[in-house]
This record gives sequence, C-alpha cells and structure tokens, in this order.
Amino acid sequence: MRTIEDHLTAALALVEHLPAVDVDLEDALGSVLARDVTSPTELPRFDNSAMDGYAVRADDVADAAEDSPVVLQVLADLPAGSAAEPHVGTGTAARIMTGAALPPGADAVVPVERTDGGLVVVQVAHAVARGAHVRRAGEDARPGDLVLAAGTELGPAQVAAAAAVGTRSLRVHARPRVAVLSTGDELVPPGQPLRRGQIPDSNSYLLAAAVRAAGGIPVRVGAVPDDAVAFRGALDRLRPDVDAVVTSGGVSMGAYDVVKEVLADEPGMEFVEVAMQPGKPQGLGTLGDGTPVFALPGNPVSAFVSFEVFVRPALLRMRGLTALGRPEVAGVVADGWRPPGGRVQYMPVVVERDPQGGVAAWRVRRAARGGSGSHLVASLAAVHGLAVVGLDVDEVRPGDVVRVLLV
Ligand SMILES: Nc1nc2c(c(=O)[nH]1)N[C@H]1C(S)=C(S)[C@@H](COP(=O)(O)OP(=O)(O)OC[C@H]3O[C@@H](n4cnc5c(N)ncnc54)[C@H](O)[C@@H]3O)O[C@H]1N2
Ligand code: MOO
Repeated sequence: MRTIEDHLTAALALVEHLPAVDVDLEDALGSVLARDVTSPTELPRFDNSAMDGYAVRADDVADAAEDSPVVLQVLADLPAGSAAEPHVGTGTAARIMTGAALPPGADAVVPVERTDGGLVVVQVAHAVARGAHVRRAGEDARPGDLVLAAGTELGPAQVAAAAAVGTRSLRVHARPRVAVLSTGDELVPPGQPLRRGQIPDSNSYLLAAAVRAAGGIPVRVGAVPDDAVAFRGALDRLRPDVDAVVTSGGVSMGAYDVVKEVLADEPGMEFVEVAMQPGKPQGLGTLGDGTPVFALPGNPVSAFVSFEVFVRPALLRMRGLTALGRPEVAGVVADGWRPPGGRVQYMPVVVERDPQGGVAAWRVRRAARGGSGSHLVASLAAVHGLAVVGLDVDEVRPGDVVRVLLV
C-alpha cells in the first residue's frame, strides 16, 4: 500500500498556482494575492484629529485649569473632509471633528468635553501636551511600505487595508473551478422518492460544499449512473471549463466500479491503495488534456476524509497558498477504540474544552457513538476534527493523547 505522504505528494504534483487575474475589491474576499500591495502614500495621509474638540497651540493652554480657563478665539469649524486651512496663531483655535486635517499652527487637540463648546470664543479648562489627540501622517504606513504580501489570503481586514491605500482592484490567483461527479445506480437526488435499494446522493453535495469551503468554485454535476458511456459523456461535457475533477464512488473492487473501468485506461491515471482508514482505494492523475482528477471512494466518510487529506491541499495550492495544512490540537481521548492497524486512521471526532483542563486542554470523543464505519454519514454531522492514529497503534485508550486536525 502507498503511504499517505507519497499519495499527497503525487496529488500536489498535479497542480500549481492558477494564473493571476484582476478582481474588484468587492469580490476579493477569499482570493489569494498574486502581487504585493505597497502603500503609495503615507497613512494616515495627513495629520488629523483623534477627537471632536478644538485644535489649539499647546503653549496657549499650558496654564488652563477648571477655575482659570483660557479663552481662545474660534477661527473656523473643521468637519472631517474639510479642505480649509485656517492658520491657528497665538490666542486662537479651530473647532475640529475626528478625522479632520489638523490646521497649520495647531499642535494639539482639546476634546470638546474639556471646554465650554463655544463657537465664537471657547473656554478651555484643561492643559494638553503637544501632540495630544493628533494622529500623525505616516504612523501607520510610509510610502513604499509593504501592506499586503503576495500569497496573502484576503479576509475582511486585508480588503480594508487595500482599500485604505487606494486600491480598487487586486491581482489575485484565479480560483479553481472544480467539477464534482458522484457515481452509482443507487443514487437519487435528495428529496425524491426512493424505491428499495436507492439512497439520496449525499456525496456530490458534500464534495461541492467542501470545494466551496476550500475557496474553490464547485460545478456540481450530481450523480451519474454506473455506466461507462454515461460517465465518459459527463466527463467530456465538463471540459475545458474546469480546472479539476473530483469524483466519488466506483474505485474499489466491485463489478460495477465505473470510474475505475473508464479511467484506468487513461495513461495519466493510476488507481492505488493508500494505507489509511477510511479512504483506502484512491484514483489520481490527469485526463488527456492535463485536467487533474481526484477519484475518491464512495463511502461518505471515506470521501470526506479523502477530500481533506488530498484534494483540499491541492485546491489551496491552486488558489496560490503555500500553507496547505489544517490547524491541529493535541486532545485527550474520552472514550477509547480499536483502530484497524496497518493503516493510519482518521477518526471523526468531537473536540470539547475540558472544563478542568486549563487554558488549552481538549477532550476528544468519537463523532459516531460506538462506530468508525465509513458509511456513518449522519454521525459525520457532529465532526469537529479528525484524530490521526498511527498505523502501529492497536488500541486507543481513554486518557491517551491524540493529534487532531481541526476540520
Ligand atoms: N471486495 C472489496 N470490497 C471493498 C473494498 C475492498 O478492498 N475489497 N474496499 C472497501 C472500501 S475500504 C471502500 S472505501 C469502498 C469504496 O468503494 P467505491 O469507491 O467503489 O464506492 P461505491 O462502491 O460506489 O460505494 C461505496 C458505498 O458508498 C455509497 N455511496 C457511493 N456514492 C454515494 C453518494 N454519492 N452518496 C451517498 N452514498 C454514496 C454506496 O451506496 C456504497 O454504500 O469499497 C469497499 N469495498
Ligand atoms: O477505505 Mo474505506 O474508505 O476504509 O471505508
């Protein structure tokens, strides 16, 4: 059997960062920058007030106190956005709002609640230090500073930083468009009546959602029957519109394993057994035109785990990311189980804070009560993580510490 590491290496070798495209800031969330963003200006762009109040010369109000306020003449009113530039000389002040440019001559701001709020003359009842409540130009960024590095995934904060430096569109890696096909004569779209032997197709929804959660764009074809002509036809109709294809089912030893039957003849494809549970039978490779294909096993938990371990990292790489793993915690096992041995096990688990366990103590229990079967799709709904159990472990006991990938 092939190791997980070798199979992941083979999967990642099929893909590279997708080419760069321009995306409007409004649509940039979740994309990965293909080019650095530097600040063309100082940020803040100009010295400005951090408070609603009065722009003053600190020396003028050095002796101000509650019982002996200093009286200043109010020269101007400066709301945020005002282009006025009144010169604040000795004995004068300008009423100023948060964000308005500090007028020349002024070197501090007195908050309005420290004054009588006068519009013609103002009484200032407190001294302020030079620079008080002034936000200095360039204290956030200087011209040429790197604000966002290529390879950064754009979240709300990164989008805000790009907007603040005046960028309207960003150069990002294209997102992978990923076709999702499930195979099986037993599959019926969810919600439709079922005769004996039929089940709803959950994998095409699972995998389409997983593609979207990984930052890709799913193209959900749905269920295709176990028929070589139908499967080949569905594949041919998809391309060249997609960057990758994910299939589920039909890769094992069965008499009707259509994915294997059709794709085993493709020179770029291989069907292997990987030393993991679930997820042993795997197909991987490229179609004639180079489109990568991930042929995952049909059992729902197997499809889920296989996507996590092999497909998600590949999609992240296509999106332009270099960190491809999930965050991990070490957790203490609450209820033990017997792993299969000889294969690395990915056990779907619920991860909870241990109330007695201090800051970062996690308690881990199986998501499916009493089972680890790869068919337990309803129990999958409880999953927080996958506990990774080594292939040489014959028993996981309560109190053991396991590594958990947070999914
Ligand atoms: N003789 C052997 N039989 C099996 C072996 C083996 O080594 N020798 N391996 C088992 C393992 S492990 C797995 S995993 C499965 C993988 O089988 P396939 O990838 O060929 O998947 P199918 O046979 O098509 O389906 C398996 C199972 O999953 C259900 N299924 C399939 N697609 C969907 C879907 N879209 N939504 C919901 N459920 C789905 C299907 O009904 C089956 O119950 O093979 C074992 N057998
Ligand atoms: O590998 Mo199968 O995925 O063990 O159920």
